[in-house]
Amino acid sequence: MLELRAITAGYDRRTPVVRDVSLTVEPGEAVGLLGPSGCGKSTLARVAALLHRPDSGTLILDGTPVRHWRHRAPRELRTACGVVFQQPRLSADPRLRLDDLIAEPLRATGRRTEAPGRVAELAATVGLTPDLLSRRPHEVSDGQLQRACLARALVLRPRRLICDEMTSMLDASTAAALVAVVEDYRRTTGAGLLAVGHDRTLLRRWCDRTVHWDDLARGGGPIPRV
Ligand SMILES: Nc1ncnc2c1ncn2[C@@H]1O[C@H](COP(=O)(O)OP(=O)(O)OP(=O)(O)O)[C@@H](O)[C@H]1O
Repeated sequence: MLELRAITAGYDRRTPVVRDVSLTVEPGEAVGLLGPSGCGKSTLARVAALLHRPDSGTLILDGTPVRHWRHRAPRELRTACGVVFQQPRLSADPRLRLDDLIAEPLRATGRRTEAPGRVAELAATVGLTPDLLSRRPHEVSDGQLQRACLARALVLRPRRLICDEMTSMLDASTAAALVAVVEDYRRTTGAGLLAVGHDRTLLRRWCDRTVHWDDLARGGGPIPRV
């Protein structure tokens, strides 16, 4: 379970962009987070993904309060969460071939021997043909690169997924294909999902419940089921 309790976070302590926000994702649950541009959704998602230390508040993962973020976070907490961002080009090392990009978390955790099998399996799952796997990011489309980034997020079989506007740069059919991959993964593993976005229709169709930033930012009260 992912619990964000009274999180205040931002880039300048005097003017936080996230103020006293609480949100819970139960095991196996898919929660959609909607809100206007710039309100702080990505910042909150980054706190949940252990990528951004909050100024105050508590993040509790499977009952354990988190004390360290980024490279100081314990490996078992970092690897339990797969993250996909909006812009694949900002989150992909331009020097890596797609097969190495997908395998990156395996190499980083000393499991490189699993890479060939896992990469082949996930490439098929996300719809990347073998010829694409030897290309570098500048040699593929945004949609193909986002498919590789989703495969990378799944490669360690995380218990939680955070998809921050994963589909907003993609055409409708690629978006639908990637959402289907996430849903298949959740069905087979019981992983929880926090999906951040602007597209109310997509999030309502995709998620068990959708919460609006304005309701979270009011602070404290129960999160309405929509
Ligand atoms: N690294 C940063 N340094 C300083 N300010 C930042 C940084 N990243 C984001 N911000 C600011 O924090 C605020 C919240 O940004 P955030 O990306 O969390 O919003 P968002 O709700 O995800 O927006 P969008 O829907 O447009 O992606 C914005 O005003 C943004 O300009």
